[in-house]
Amino acid sequence: MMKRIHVAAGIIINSEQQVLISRRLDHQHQGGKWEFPGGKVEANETPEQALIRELQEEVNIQVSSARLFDSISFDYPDKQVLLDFMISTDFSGEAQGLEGQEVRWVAKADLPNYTFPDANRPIVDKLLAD
Ligand SMILES: Nc1nc2c([nH]c(=O)n2[C@H]2C[C@H](O)[C@@H](COP(=O)(O)OP(=O)(O)OP(=O)(O)O)O2)c(=O)[nH]1
Ligand SMILES: [Mg+2]
Repeated sequence: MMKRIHVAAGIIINSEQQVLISRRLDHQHQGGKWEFPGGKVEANETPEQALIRELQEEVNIQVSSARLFDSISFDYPDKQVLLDFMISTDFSGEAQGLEGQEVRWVAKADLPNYTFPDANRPIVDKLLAD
């Protein structure tokens, strides 16, 4: 049985109501797709702590606080994930792809024009309804 990977992903919303997305590198799982930046929750970390660490490492964003927006458990053919999507408007820093990935601020209404991993479908729908 595969071990389910616990991931914290950030829905970061700026004062113009745009959402930060980044493009997964080709060699990564679900490579080439857009994502809400984030990564694995390590042992002894809360999802919020993991989010703060990952956003600093990946996109140069300092998150001050975040709350849980939704949790999704999803089975890819090759990987099982538990995604905690954390939402925040409380952050500082200029977004930058620190791992060489593309990052973009996009209007909520434009999110359907980007291809996300299949697990994200309900999240994009919920953000649009928000
Ligand atoms: N960060 C993020 N990951 C997502 C989203 N949707 C989704 O299915 N995932 C999946 C893809 C990956 O299997 C996993 C996130 O892992 P990760 O960002 O730590 O990246 P990774 O496993 O490729 O490798 P690494 O960082 O340990 O090198 O969650 C999303 O919106 N954001
Ligand atoms: Mg990551």
